[in-house]
Amino acid sequence: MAVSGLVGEQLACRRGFKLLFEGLDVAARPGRALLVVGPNGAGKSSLLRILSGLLGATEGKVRIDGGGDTPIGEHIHYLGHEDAVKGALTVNANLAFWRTVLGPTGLSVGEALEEVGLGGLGRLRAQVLSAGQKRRLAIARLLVSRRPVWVLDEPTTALDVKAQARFAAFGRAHLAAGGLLIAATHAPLDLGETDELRLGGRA
Ligand SMILES: Nc1ncnc2c1ncn2[C@@H]1O[C@H](COP(=O)(O)OP(=O)(O)OP(=O)(O)O)[C@@H](O)[C@H]1O
Repeated sequence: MAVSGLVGEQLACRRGFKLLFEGLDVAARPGRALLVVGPNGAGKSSLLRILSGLLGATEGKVRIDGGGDTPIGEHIHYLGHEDAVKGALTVNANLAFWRTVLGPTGLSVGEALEEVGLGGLGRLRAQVLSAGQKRRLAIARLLVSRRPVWVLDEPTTALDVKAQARFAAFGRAHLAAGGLLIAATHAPLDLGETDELRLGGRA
């Protein structure tokens, strides 16, 4: 069964005493990225966490169209600000862990590391990676397991120009294969034709 939409209806989010947004309708569809933009603190990360089922909405509902009985979270790759890299493990072991947990339906660990430009670094302990290399390792997670919905929070943070281009190529391939992609970003992502959802007015 193919996922045909990730939809949020009349979403509201209150954090602390602050109402970040209310009455927000969101719809991501296959083949076209949805970019969530807006100034710092507008609620972009909060929205992505709500859409991924990691944070409850104050009001409103999130649903996946065409997802059958599979829980929403199992359709989604969520890439947050933190890279979720375990420093004490090797680069290989980090990715092998995610491949096992998420379901080994994509590339092998070695193939994914080559794809993100970390080939040859698999036996290093992850704590010695640079910020951009850790981000590349986090992105490799998207490749070792196929999931139809990518929810990405500032995915190109710390990436150099070449790694940004690689990421854009992964994103476009995912969209071309009928995947969904929602990303919060302050930078252009080169994902082709996109839709934009603006929170909090202009920066
Ligand atoms: N656990 C929390 N408790 C209270 N307030 C919070 C909590 N988490 C986030 N906030 C507040 O919610 C607001 C929105 O935060 P969020 O991280 O969603 O913004 P953002 O648009 O992603 O910002 P940025 O562009 O800086 O990443 C901020 O004012 C933040 O301080």
